[in-house]
Amino acid sequence: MDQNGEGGGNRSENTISLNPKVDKIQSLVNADSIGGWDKCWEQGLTPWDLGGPTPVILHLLQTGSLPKGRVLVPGCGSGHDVIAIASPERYVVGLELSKTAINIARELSLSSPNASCFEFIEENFFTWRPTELFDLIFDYTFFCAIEPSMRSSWGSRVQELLKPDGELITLMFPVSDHSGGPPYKVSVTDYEEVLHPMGFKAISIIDNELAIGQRRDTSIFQLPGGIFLSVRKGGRGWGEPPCPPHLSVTRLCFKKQQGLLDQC
Ligand SMILES: C[S@@+](CC[C@H](N)C(=O)[O-])C[C@H]1O[C@@H](n2cnc3c(N)ncnc32)[C@H](O)[C@@H]1O
Repeated sequence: MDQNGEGGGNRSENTISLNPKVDKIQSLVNADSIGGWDKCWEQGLTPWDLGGPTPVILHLLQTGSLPKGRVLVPGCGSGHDVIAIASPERYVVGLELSKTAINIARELSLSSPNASCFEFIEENFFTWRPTELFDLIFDYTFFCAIEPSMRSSWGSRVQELLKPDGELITLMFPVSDHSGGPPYKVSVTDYEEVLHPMGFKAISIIDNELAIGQRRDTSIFQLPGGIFLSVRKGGRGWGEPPCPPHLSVTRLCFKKQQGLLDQC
């Protein structure tokens, strides 16, 4: 099955060997992009899981710079970011394909003081139809997890799920030149190709100072309009030294601004 729930395998011929864990993940997910993820969770093959919230999320919360309202975390895994973001000001939906991941997330969140401010939903991001739209989508290692042929569908879903003037924050990973995946390599252009046609405008490119670990080659871009995105080069894959999952993270903000495409 592919990400749309349709038949057909999508194993890449150019999958690089990263480490045995990542090889196994790639083999499971490329054989079955729906059930393969749950098998990864069942077998504890989750090198992306930081065991706590993404540091930049805590920073955005502390500095009051995270949008309020309804928040969607697609491919939320064990839900650390969902729990961290949830508050009376922000209702968070953690969306996950894997039943095992959802069960872990629900278990981990049992003692949360903000239990009424979030929910975990077991659904496919590409087919789920919520009744309410979102003010913010936070994508951390979800875009890189989906097969590149699904990226334009990802852009369409982001566009459909956000309210007018909604915001997408994504940590870009991995920025590298490897082939195959997951994780599939990502670039600013990859995001722009699918988001510009949907009416999104990137305002800035900044370095993610909160990425854990040694700093590596870093490129900083500023796009017309003032949004920042940080690009850290050299990331190869989840858990692969010298690039642990949180080292090559990049933050990218896109604002949904219909009618501004010709100004980009
Ligand atoms: C690389 S993991 C990242 C998990 C989490 N964001 C984190 O950083 O810990 C990607 C997650 O996306 C989920 N996933 C993959 N395809 C999905 C889909 N179509 N809809 C919802 N979740 C999906 C997988 O089950 C997996 O938990």
